Amino acid sequence: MSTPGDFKIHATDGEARRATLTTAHGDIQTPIFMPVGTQGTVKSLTPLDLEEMDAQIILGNTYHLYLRPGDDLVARRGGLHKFANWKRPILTDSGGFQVFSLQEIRKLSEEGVEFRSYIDGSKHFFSPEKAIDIQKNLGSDIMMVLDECVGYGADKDYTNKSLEMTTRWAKRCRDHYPKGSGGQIMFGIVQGGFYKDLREKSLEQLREIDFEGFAIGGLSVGESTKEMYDILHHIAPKMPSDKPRYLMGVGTPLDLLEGVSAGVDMFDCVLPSRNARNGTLFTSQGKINIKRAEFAEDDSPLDPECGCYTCRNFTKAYLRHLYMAKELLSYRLNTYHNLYFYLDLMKQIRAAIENGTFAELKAKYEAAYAKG
Ligand SMILES: CNc1nc2cc(C(N)=O)ccc2[nH]1
Ligand SMILES: [Zn+2]
Repeated sequence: MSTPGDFKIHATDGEARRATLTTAHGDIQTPIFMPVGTQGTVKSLTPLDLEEMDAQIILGNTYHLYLRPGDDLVARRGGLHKFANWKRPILTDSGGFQVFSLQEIRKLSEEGVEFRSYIDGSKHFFSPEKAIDIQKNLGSDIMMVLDECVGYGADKDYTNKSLEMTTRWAKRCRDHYPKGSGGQIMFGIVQGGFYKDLREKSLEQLREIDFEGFAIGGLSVGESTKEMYDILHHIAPKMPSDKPRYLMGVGTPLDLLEGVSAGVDMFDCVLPSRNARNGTLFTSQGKINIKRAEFAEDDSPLDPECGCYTCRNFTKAYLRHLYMAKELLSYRLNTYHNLYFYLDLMKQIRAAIENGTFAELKAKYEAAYAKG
């Protein structure tokens, strides 16, 4: 009988791991990409669409759902799974990143962070305990601790003081919801900015706390790809090998491959869904922008190697027309394809790790995406 938080590794290929993570709403095959459902929906797609493309888990944003419709309202509706009719696993972030990245005015203290609602300007306060209570109300399968994601360029002294507070907050989160007190599991978040010694310090402090998994935070905050990969390869292999490693807010198809090569198991990013809405589409041959005039009378599918509904039923010419006409169906068909592409890439990655061909798969996509 498996328990939420069980993490079984089936195969490795270098640092890459092929594993299964158990949650209260089912098992997750890793490496995995999590479509972002900010307000309890992956924009323009239905749960059926997501099930069809084998999305195993989606991400919900605590900050947004707390402000609207309210975590207490969602709890009264039976929790986010019932409210959104999503029967598979959900990971919720703590809201910290949104508060630190979306809010100009906020007050940070040892107790927590005060901020104003972007909806009506009302004042709110997240303590570590409050952030966990909200996620308990939402009923997510994987909860994230409240942390401070320091901005790109933060000096070493500030970054050090911040990671120490993030560790104290992490301990408060775990004490507020002890391991095994319910079906929800909790991940700690490694911070430390772009200082390798501080990254190790953050990890060593968090390792003392009994989390079911560990995330790498504080990346994809404006740094160069080289800077991100440098930190990634430094810290990921040092994270507990018997627990899932989650890289937050990352990334492009090449970032996912690089992350897996560093030993990362889980990813989330708004890129595929957000880019879909501005016409940037990911294909096996690289990125294309559907609004380009060259596609106006192109009767070929978006990606001949893609098996998704969009590629099987529509031409580039029609997808360009929908985009130029600002038709709602453009969002839906483009998002369907981009997320299908990301999820299929992760399926290929899982198979490649199983048969020891991950390096070849990574090289194939690096060649296709070389032009950026
Ligand atoms: C899009 N970039 C991104 N960086 C992130 C960092 C965090 C974090 N908690 O440090 C969370 C979400 C993030 N998304
Ligand atoms: Zn497709």
